[in-house]
Order: sequence, then structure tokens, then C-alpha cells
Amino acid sequence: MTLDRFYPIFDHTDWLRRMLPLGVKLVQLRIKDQPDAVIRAEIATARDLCRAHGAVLVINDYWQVAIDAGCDWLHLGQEDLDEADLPAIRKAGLRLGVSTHDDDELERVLGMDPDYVALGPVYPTILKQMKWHQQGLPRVTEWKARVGSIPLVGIGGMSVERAPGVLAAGADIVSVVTDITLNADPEARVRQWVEATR
Ligand SMILES: Cc1ncc(COP(=O)(O)OP(=O)(O)O)c(N)n1
Ligand SMILES: Cc1ncsc1CCOP(=O)(O)O
Ligand SMILES: [Mg+2]
Repeated sequence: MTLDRFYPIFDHTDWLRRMLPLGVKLVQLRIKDQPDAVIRAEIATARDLCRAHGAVLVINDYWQVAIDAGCDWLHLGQEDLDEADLPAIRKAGLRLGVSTHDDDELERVLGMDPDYVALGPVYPTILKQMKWHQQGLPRVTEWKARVGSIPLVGIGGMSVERAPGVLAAGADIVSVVTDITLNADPEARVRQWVEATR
């Protein structure tokens, strides 16, 4: 399966309702700090919306809920991987994307046979506080050489203008949050992203 090159991340299914009709074919639901009932309801809604639009949905963090809901893809960071039951995830048939930021983390995840590897933050991000400031484009090229045929996702400080350079450096996919969600016209911005990555 070839994943779309444009990979936006949203924190609520209201965003999916707005953006899926514009041609988003790969999307992550990244919910933080919500009660369990809300998380379960949001994941079930996202699953149904993405199926209706022929889009791949990736669930961030909530691997057990993703299994229970019959979802297809998960994204787990390094701390998430410490807690997750990988055999149960694989047994349920879920595909797995993982975060990496340094050599040790990359070595660790390559042993897990991931379905994509994310490298971040390629550029500085305002979304969350991170130990790493920016990896830079040479690091993207280095990571692609190391992951080989595993799809490489570049994330962190992405914009429509930066995306071509990140793809040219070796990323297969570009993932983005605030360039869309903080834009004055998020729909117009998503249309630009779709145009720039097709
Ligand atoms: C595509 C993609 N890459 C990285 C992350 C970050 O995951 P993680 O390190 O677990 O941090 P949180 O997003 O859970 O705060 C991601 N979600 N997606
Ligand atoms: C979740 C995450 N992981 C690495 S960078 C990042 C944030 C990406 O957000 P933005 O596209 O707004 O920089
Ligand atoms: Mg996480």
C-alpha cells in the first residue's frame, strides 16, 4: 500500500468532516486530555468518516481503543511503545507508524518492523515542547538512507512552501498540524497542500 504524501494531523473529528471532502487521503487523529468516552466516540466517528471518504486513518496513542474499534493504523511515540502490547497490536492486524528523533530511537524501532518511520521536528515546531530543536534536511536524507524502503514521514514546522524541499531531501510523506489549523483559511490551505503534494 502506498500512503499519500500529504499527512495532516487533527485533534477532533470536526476537522475531518471539513477536510476529507477536499481530498485528504491520509490523516491522523491526535486527541489529548479527553475522557475515555470522548476518545472512544471520536475514534469510532473518525473511522466511519475516513472509510466513507476512502482515506487512511491513523490513530495516535490509543492503541487499545484502535484495536477495539477495528481501526487499521496506529501511531506510537517512544514512550507509547514502552507501554503498548505490540504482539496484540500486530495480532489485530494494525499497521504501525513510529516517531524517532535520534540514532538510538531509530535503531530501536527498526527492530519492530514499522510500517512508517517519522522523523521530527524537521523544522522548529510550536505545537509541543520537545528536547530537539530542529533536525534539518540533511538528517532527512540520512534517515531515508537508513530506513530504506520503509516510508519516511517528515514532521515539525511543515508548510506548503517547505514541503517540496523535505520530499526532495528524502521524505516520502510530509505531516503537518499548525500550518493548517492556525491558518486564517484552513480549507484553502488544505487545497494548496493537496495541489503541492499530488
Ligand atoms: C506522524 C507523527 N510523527 C510524530 C508524532 C509524535 O508522536 P509522539 O512522539 O508519541 O507524541 P504525541 O503526538 O503523542 O504527543 C505523531 N503524533 N505523528
Ligand atoms: C507531534 C509532533 N512530533 C514531532 S513535531 C510535532 C508537531 C508538528 O506540528 P506542526 O506541524 O504544527 O509543527
Ligand atoms: Mg504519542
